[in-house]
Amino acid sequence: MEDIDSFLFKFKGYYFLRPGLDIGFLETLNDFEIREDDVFIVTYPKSGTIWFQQILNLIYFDEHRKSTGNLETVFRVPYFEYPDQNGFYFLSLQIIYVYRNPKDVMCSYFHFSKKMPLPTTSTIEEFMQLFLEGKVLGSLWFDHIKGWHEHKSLFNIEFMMYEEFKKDLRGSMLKVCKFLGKELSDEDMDTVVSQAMFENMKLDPRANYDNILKDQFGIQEKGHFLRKGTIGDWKNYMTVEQNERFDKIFQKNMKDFPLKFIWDMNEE
Ligand SMILES: Nc1ncnc2c1ncn2[C@@H]1O[C@H](COP(=O)(O)OS(=O)(=O)O)[C@@H](OP(=O)(O)O)[C@H]1O
Repeated sequence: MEDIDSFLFKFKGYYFLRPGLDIGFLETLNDFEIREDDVFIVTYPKSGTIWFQQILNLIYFDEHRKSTGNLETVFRVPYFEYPDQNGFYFLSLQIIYVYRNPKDVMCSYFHFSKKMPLPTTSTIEEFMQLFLEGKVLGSLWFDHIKGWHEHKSLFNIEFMMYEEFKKDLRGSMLKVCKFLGKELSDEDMDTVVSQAMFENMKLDPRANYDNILKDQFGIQEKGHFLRKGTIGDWKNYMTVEQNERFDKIFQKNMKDFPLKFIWDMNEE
């Protein structure tokens, strides 16, 4: 296991990615002026961030939907905490919190960490320890989701489940549009749904992050952000014992938490 501190930096109790981090800039965000029509996507890593960047781009920008514009999603929906990636803001008072079952988050994260400047572990067991102790970028998954949920009355926030989008993309898309007060024609909706599908996003250079990996991290291989995009991949990596241990910790931490989770593609 590599040294966590060389990749991550803890600020206000939260682990940020060290490269590109500007603490002075983070301090200024306390005074960041938010407009009424701004929209935030909030995610724990590996829960569908870039999927929702693509979805909002498709809903809001004609030229993205019609493929007449070449701007990559990250420049339209920039990361709030990293100034270098801030093209221009369309950020906000509407907040979409995207959550995903944490076993799939953990497995996705395990693979991703091997490719990125992040603390790397050679086994899922080692990674599970870091993940369950919150010694990863994004800190502790339990704190993240519970923290946002406990404070939901302070915001206009909608909790959306990765797995619901996976099972019923069109129905879920209608819910996003309703929340954002956007109405799309049937034809536009067809395009949005089609372009937000895993297989199509994987091939879309504006949405698949392959260019970002190449330009910012010198990684030539493709497909690291859009790896499998499934529900239940954790079953291919966790042993029965690891799964039971995870379940115990999950139940202890999430007792009385009201949101539902889906762990398997066949689950309703
Ligand atoms: N369109 C679509 N459909 C289904 N799944 C999708 C889609 N787009 C991204 N993904 C999957 O989301 C996982 C990456 O999550 P994030 O974008 O939050 O990663 S990151 O934190 O920004 O690095 C990662 O999950 P895994 O495939 O399990 O690794 C992506 O494949």
